[in-house]
Amino acid sequence: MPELVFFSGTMDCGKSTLALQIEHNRSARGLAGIIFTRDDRAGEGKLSSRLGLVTDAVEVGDGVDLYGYLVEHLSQGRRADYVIADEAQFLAPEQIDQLARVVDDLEIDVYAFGITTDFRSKLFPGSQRLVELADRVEVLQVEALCWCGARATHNARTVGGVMVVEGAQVVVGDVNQSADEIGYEVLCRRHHRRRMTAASARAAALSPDVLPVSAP
Ligand SMILES: Nc1ncnc2c1ncn2[C@@H]1O[C@H](COP(=O)(O)OP(=O)(O)O)[C@@H](O)[C@H]1O
Ligand SMILES: Cc1cn([C@H]2C[C@H](O)[C@@H](COP(=O)(O)O)O2)c(=O)[nH]c1=O
Repeated sequence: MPELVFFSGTMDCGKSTLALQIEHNRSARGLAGIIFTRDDRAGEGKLSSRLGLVTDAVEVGDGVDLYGYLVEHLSQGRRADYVIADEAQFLAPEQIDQLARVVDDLEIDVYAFGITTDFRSKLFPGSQRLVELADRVEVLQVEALCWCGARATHNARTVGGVMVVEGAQVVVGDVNQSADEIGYEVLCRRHHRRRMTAASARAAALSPDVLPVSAP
């Protein structure tokens, strides 16, 4: 039975790498895939991984009908044995419904990859719809780690290493950005709740306030 699978996790946990591996293994066996993406850091129409691999993809804009795209593709006599959708958190809920229809009506497997929650730990609308509709939600095996060593489960947005909680839901960016840029850092829930990034934990450790007071 064809499936809609949502591979989900924090930023930097290997989602795009897995998407590229699935694409490689299937195309190496002669299968033909359609790769959708939206707002990848590498630029328009790209699916890229931090391991350095990149492939061309179909950039999905607002209002693109993904089911209609597949029907058009097939009606031109072209093949589609599977569909990969990276950065799926940026897709609209209607586009996730269209992907479910690709599975059910066209009988094509769809593998969607995306972060579940934003920097405020709220669901992205596309990810919410995926959780609602997917046959399976898979959490990636390679765990991203918080600075404290615990499993990272949340995404923080940072400016100069300091966690911010105000701003637009979508700001394309990366982890390990320089201090003056908007960046991201993955944290465990405990440290996300306390807004404690690696930089603020370091600063607190160096602060005289937390040094033991020696007797005069
Ligand atoms: N220099 C490196 N050497 C080995 N692995 C790396 C290196 N840089 C990144 N990675 C791996 O790549 C993962 C990020 O992969 P990527 O597919 O870009 O993540 P995602 O799409 O989930 O944001 C990291 O968790 C790490 O395991
Ligand atoms: C938490 C969060 C992330 N984003 C952006 C930042 C990146 O461009 C992507 C995630 O890509 P990755 O391959 O999973 O690292 O999402 C955002 O726009 N808003 C957020 O709250």
